Amino acid sequence: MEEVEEKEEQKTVSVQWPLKVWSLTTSVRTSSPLIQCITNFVSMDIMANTLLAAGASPAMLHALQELQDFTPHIHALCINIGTLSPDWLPSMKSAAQAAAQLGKPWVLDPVAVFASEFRLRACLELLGLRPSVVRGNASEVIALANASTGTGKGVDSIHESTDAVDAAKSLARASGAVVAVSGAVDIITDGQQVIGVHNGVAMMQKITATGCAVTALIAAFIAVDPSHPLEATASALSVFGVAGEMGMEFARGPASLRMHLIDALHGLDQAAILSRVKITSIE
Ligand SMILES: Nc1ncnc2c1ncn2[C@@H]1O[C@H](COP(=O)(O)OP(=O)(O)OP(=O)(O)O)[C@@H](O)[C@H]1O
Ligand SMILES: Cc1ncsc1CCO
Ligand SMILES: [Mg+2]
Repeated sequence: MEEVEEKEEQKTVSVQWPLKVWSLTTSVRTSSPLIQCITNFVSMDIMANTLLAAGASPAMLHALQELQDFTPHIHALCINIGTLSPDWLPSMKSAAQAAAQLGKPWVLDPVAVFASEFRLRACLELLGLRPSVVRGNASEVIALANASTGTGKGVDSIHESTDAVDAAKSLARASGAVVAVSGAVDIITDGQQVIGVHNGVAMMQKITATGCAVTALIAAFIAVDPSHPLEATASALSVFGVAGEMGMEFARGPASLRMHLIDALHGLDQAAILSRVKITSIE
């Protein structure tokens, strides 16, 4: 028993978070992973620009007819149901299936899963196709964990991320995915460990699709470190939060924050990462 506790302790202290985050940031820049995004109409621009600023290569391709040619070449896939309609679902499922078969990581953003039975059913089907990571806001993660609707406001959360820790853990255990809950503190769990990312600024909630954008960034980080999804997910959330903090120093409101966040992400250097990354073990 003593030995097990010692090992657990070693495991928690052994991640040098700021160094890990910097190392993954440079890997994304040097290897420029190709990220296929099947995403909502609102998020396409900020998502593609976020990926480009981080050094990744975005492609917003969703036609069922081209998946066979295209998906084998990607490094990771991001699926987001924000503006879901029935005709998009077959592409999402086929791309997820293809990614899983090809051994490529894929991430799911269950936007407003609480809003309708249609969204809930779609997400449960996608969850069955084994995403590496699910990233949502607190209300989305609670709804998905309980397989029930009615717990949010449009696409926004009515819960704090810390309200969703148990839901995130049970969803992670049931699905086999790492689950990330965004908010003032981002919560990341594999069902055992729970990590908190304490970066970002509240104004990020006032820019539409920042959540969608960070889910795509998670896909880019997982693409370069597929065997450590927990670390890659926490790192992507931290990097995005740090860019938000740095962008906020020049911003006058949400519109200029959007611009300065993307600039900051592009220009992030080692000193900024090492001094600003704030990741802790929560459980
Ligand atoms: N109060 C806060 N303080 C600091 N950062 C925050 C806060 N709220 C959200 N964020 C950050 O903003 C980003 C988006 O998170 P949010 O929870 O708003 O996603 P979301 O609801 O899915 O957004 P969307 O649906 O518009 O894409 C994340 O990087 C998160 O860490
Ligand atoms: C506002 C909005 N509506 C559907 S998707 C989306 C982007 C944020 O999730
Ligand atoms: Mg969202």
